[in-house]
Amino acid sequence: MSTFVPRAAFPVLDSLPRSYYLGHHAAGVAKMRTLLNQIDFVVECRDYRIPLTSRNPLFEEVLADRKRIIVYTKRDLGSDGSGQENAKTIEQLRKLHSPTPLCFSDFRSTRDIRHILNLMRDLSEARQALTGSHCMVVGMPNVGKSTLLNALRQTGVHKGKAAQTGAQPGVTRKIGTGVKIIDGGPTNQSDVYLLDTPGVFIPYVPDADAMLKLALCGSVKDNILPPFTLADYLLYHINIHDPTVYSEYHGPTNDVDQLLDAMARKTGRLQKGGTPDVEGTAMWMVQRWRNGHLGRFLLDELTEDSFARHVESVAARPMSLSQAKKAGKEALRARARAVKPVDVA
Ligand SMILES: Nc1nc2c(ncn2[C@@H]2O[C@H](COP(=O)(O)OP(=O)(O)OP(=O)(O)O)[C@@H](O)[C@H]2O)c(=O)[nH]1
Repeated sequence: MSTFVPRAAFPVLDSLPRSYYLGHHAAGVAKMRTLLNQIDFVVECRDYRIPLTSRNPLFEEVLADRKRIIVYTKRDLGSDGSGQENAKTIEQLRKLHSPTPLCFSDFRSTRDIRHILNLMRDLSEARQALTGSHCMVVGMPNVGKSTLLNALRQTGVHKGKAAQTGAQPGVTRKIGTGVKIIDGGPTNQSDVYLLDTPGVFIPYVPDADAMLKLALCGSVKDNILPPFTLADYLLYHINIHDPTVYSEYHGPTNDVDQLLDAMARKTGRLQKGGTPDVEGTAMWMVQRWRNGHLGRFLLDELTEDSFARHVESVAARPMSLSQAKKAGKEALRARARAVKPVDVA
C-alpha cells in the first residue's frame, strides 16, 4: 500500500484580491486616533491560529507607544488539546513579544478570562489614577474583540452582553462607549472601562498566502475569495497536520474536487439532477474547520525563518495608506494584464 504524501507547497495565486480595507475600517482608524489621548492602554487581539499573519501594522502606527496587552484569541481552535504543542507555541510567542504582556484566550475559559482581568487590574492599579483606567480593544475583523469584551464583563462585573457578536466580519461598525469590566471598589481607582472598536483589516496584504489564511480564519467576508480555492488551501493545511480528520468522507487525498464530491454526496449537498453542490460544500467544509471539526491547528508556521521575517517586517516602516492603495491598484492592474488574452498573429 502506498503512503500518502501531502503537497509540499500551495501554488502561488497572483489573481487573488489582496485588500479588504473598507470604509468603516478607515473611519474606525480615524476615530481611534482622536480617542487615543483618553485611552490608558490597548488590548490588541490577534488570532491564535495565525499569530504572525493576524498582526496589523496599522495598529502600531495608530496607537503609537500606548501601553499594550496582546491577547491571542480562539486558542481553543489552534490546539488539539494535547498541551505539549500548545506550550511550545506559547513559549515561542512570549519570547517574540517580550516584554509586551501576552495572554491566550478561549472565551469560554473562565481561567483565561480571569488571567486577562488580573493583568488589566495590575496595570490599572499601577497607574493610581483617580478615575480608573480606560482601555480600547482593537484587532482584525472577526478576531473576537466583542466576544472578549462580553466575557471580560461577564466574569469581571457579572453583567450580561454589552456588544454584538457574529460569525462574519464587520458586526461592530462603530466605536461605542466604554463598558465597565473591573469594579475597583469604593474609591473607583482601579475601575477599568473597555471600549469596543470595529475590526480593521490590513490596507494591503502583500502575499496571497496571507490573504488565504486571513480569509480561512474569517477576517474577510466569505464572498470575497472563491470558496473552492479556500477549501483547497484548507485541505493543503489539513493534510500536513492529519489527513485522517476527513476519513468519514474520503481517504487521504490532495484532490479537493474528489473530497468535495464525496462530502457533498455524504451530506446531501446536491443540486438538481443529483450533481454535487461544489461551492456550497466548499463553504461548509471551511465552516466545519472554523468550528473546530476538521482539526485544530495553526496555519502559520512558527520556525526560526518565519520569526526572523516577522521581526524584519515589524522593524520595517509600515506602508502608509496611500502607498497601500497604490500597491493595491498596481496588483489589480497586474491581475488584469495576467488574464488578458494574448493576441495571436
Ligand atoms: N471557538 C472560539 N470562537 C470564538 C472565540 N472568540 C470569538 N469567537 C467567535 O468568533 C466570531 C467573531 O467574534 P466577534 O467577537 O464578533 O469578533 P469581532 O472581532 O468583534 O468582529 P468585528 O465585528 O468584525 O470587529 C464569533 O462567532 C465568536 O463566537 C474563542 O475564543 N473561541
